[in-house]
Amino acid sequence: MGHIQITPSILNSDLANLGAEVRRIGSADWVHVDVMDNAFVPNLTLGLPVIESLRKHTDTPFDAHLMIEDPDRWAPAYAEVGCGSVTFHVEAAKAPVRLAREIRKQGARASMALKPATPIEPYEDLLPELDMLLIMTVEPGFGGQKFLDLCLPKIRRARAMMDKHGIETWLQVDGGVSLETIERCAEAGADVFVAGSAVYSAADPDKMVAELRAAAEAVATVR
Ligand SMILES: O=C(CO)[C@H](O)[C@H](O)COP(=O)(O)O
Ligand SMILES: [Co+2]
Repeated sequence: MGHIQITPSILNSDLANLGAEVRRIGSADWVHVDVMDNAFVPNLTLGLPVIESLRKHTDTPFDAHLMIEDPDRWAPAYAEVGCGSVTFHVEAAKAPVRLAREIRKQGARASMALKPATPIEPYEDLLPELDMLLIMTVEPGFGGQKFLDLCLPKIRRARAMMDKHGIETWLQVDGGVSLETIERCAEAGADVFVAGSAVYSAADPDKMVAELRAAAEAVATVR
């Protein structure tokens, strides 16, 4: 397991002031950007041109979460516009191994996401191709949803697989992560935590980043 990382989602921030909003989370490890196309999920957010503009407003690297159809076509472009990590959904990808290699070729970390009902077992052999695995803890599409406890066993199984293979793949959780739920995720083996509404509904978002980090670090098992 790597060290604990916090990656606030800007989904529930003030979208008309994104430049200022990313500067409110200076101690975050990454900025999590949720890209939705109103096809893979029933919501529409932002895409390449906005990310390209926003990149200039912070030195914190971008963690793009692509909830889109046809990531095989679009994901490498998110690496090209400067995202340090690009996550595609396995449910949408036609050729996940080829896509992960393509993202890495463009200089970004390659990451694959699973919706709550998608099992991890069919993808065990694919894990060495990935820099990060994202296990969704809500149905993708909206911020501010309730954390799904039923995803915790899958996090545990994914961590056990990574240990078995001796690989350094990061394990990210996304959806409903807050001071109330982050310890459960860290205990199960997650090491990268997305938090959207918990961070941006706090009076001081950067202080919330520090509190989330401390809560996860207190229970994480260093291996
Ligand atoms: O991918 C997402 C939704 O599909 C978001 O990253 C996630 O929901 C973050 O928001 P919150 O912490 O409020 O759940
Ligand atoms: Co997300």
